[in-house]
Amino acid sequence: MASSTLVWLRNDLRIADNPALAAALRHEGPVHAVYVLETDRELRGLGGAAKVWLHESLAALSGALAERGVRLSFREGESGKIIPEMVRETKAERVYWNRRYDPAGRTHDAAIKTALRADGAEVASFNASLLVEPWDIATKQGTPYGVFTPFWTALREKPIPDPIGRIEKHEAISAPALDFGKRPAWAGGILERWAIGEDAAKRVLSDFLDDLLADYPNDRDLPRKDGTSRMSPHLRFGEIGPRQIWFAVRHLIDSKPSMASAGEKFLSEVAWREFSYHLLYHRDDIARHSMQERFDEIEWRSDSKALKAWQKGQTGIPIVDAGMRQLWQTGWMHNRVRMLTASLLTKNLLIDWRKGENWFWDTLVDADPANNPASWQWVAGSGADAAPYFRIFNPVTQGEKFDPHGDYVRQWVPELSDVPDKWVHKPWAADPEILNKASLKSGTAYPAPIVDLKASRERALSVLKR
Ligand SMILES: Cc1cc2nc3c(=O)[nH]c(=O)nc-3n(C[C@H](O)[C@H](O)[C@H](O)COP(=O)(O)OP(=O)(O)OC[C@H]3O[C@@H](n4cnc5c(N)ncnc54)[C@H](O)[C@@H]3O)c2cc1C
Repeated sequence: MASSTLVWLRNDLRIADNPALAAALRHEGPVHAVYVLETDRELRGLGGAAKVWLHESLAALSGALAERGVRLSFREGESGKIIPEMVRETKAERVYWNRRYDPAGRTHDAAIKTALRADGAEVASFNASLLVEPWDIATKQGTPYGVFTPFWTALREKPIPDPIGRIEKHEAISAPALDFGKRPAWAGGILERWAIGEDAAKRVLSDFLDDLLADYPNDRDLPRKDGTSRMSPHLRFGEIGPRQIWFAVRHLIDSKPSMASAGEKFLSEVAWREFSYHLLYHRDDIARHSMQERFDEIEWRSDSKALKAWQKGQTGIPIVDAGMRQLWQTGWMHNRVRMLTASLLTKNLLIDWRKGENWFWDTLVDADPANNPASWQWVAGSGADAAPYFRIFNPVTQGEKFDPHGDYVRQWVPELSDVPDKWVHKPWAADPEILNKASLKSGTAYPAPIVDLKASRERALSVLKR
C-alpha cells in the first residue's frame, strides 16, 4: 500500500488554493488532516469568538475533505506532542502544512520540522495566506518596509502566483464526527449573523464584487451601510486566500474597466493585511511590544472601571458604545468604529493599547495575529507608519461625519432611539427633558460620559509627547 501523508491545517481551512493539501493529494496513499487547538505555552491561544468560528468552519471543512477522501481529526493540546503522535498513528511518511508568520509560531514549527525530519519524515511547508512572502519584499537597501505606501508600490510590482487550479481527489469516505464540546451560550449572536466556511466565503466575495464594490470607496467609511466585504473572518481562518481575492478583482477589472478605481481601492485594503503580516514577521512580538520603544515607557492609567465601561459599551460616548455593543453581539465591528473605540481607550482614557488589543482578541471573530496588534499600534501611535500621537479622533465630530443621522448609533444603542439627530452623538448636550423622555421610552437610561473629551485630549497630548 502507498505511504500516507499528514496535512496539518492551521489558518488555511479550505480546499481551493491550499498548497499543502494539493501537494498531499498528488500522492497516491491515504491523506489525513489534523487541526490542533494549540495549548503550547509559547503560542497565543485563540480567543472565545474565534473558537466559535473555528468549530463551525472545521465542521464544514470536514465534509468537503471527506468527499476528497481525506479524514479530518480535531485535537486539543500541545501541537509539539500531538503532531508526532499523529504521524505515528497514521504511519505518515510525509507531513505538509502552510506557513504561519508570528515569531513564536515560526520557532515552534521549525522545532517540530527538525524533530520529524530526524525521525525520517519528509516535511514541507507552503504559502497559503499571503500574496508575497515577507522575505521576498524589501526596500532598495534590503531592509523590511516600515511605511505602507512604498510597501504597496513594491507589492504591486511583484508577480502574484495564480491560485492552484485543479486539485486531485481520492475516493470519498464518510465524514467523521468532530467533538468540540459544549457551545457557549453567547455564541448565538455570532452564529445568527454569519455564514461560516469555504462555500460561504466564496459567496460573500462574489456578492460583494457584484453588488457593493462599485460604491466601496465611498461606502466603506459609513458604519450603518453594509458597504465593506466582511471578508475578514474568512481571511483570518483561510476559508479563502488573498490570491483568490486578488485574481477575482483583477479579472473583474479586466472585464469591466469602469471598476478599476474601486477595485484598486479594495486591493489596497487587502494590502494593509499584507503589510501587517510583513510587520508581524520582521518585528519582535507586536502583540506585546510597542514598535516604537518609547511607548513602552508611558505611564498608562490603570482604571478598571473605565476599562469595563468601554468593554460593555457603557462609556456614554454613543458611537463608541455602538461599536463595542456591535462587537459583543456579532463578533465584528466596522473599521471606522474600531479606530474610534481604540482611540478613546488609548488616548482619552490613556489605557494601555495591549488591554484593548486583548479584548478585541477575545471578542472578534476575525481576531488576527497580524492585523489586530498592528492596527491597535497604528491607532495608539506606537506602530510602524502610525497615526502621529497628536492625532486624536473626536468621536462626536467623527460620528456626525460618518453617521450623520445616527442610524448606526440607534441600531446598537436603543436608549438613544428617540434622541433627535442633532444630539444623538452628544446626548449630554441635549435638554435633559429630551433624554428623560428617551430613557423612559426605552426603559433604560443612557450613561453620562465617563470622560471629558476635551480635558482628556489635553492630558493625552501632554503624556504622549514626552
Ligand atoms: C483597532 C483595530 C483592530 C483591528 N483588528 C483587526 C483584526 O483583528 N482582524 C482583521 O482582519 N482586521 C482588523 N482590523 C482592520 C479592519 O478593521 C478590518 O480588517 C475590517 O474592518 C474588516 O472588515 P471587512 O472585511 O469588511 O473589510 P474590507 O474593507 O472589505 O477589507 C477587505 C480586507 O482587507 C483587509 N483590511 C481592511 N482594512 C484593513 C486594515 N485597516 N488593516 C489591515 N487589513 C485590513 C482585511 O483582511 C479585510 O477583510 C482592525 C482595525 C482596527 C482599527
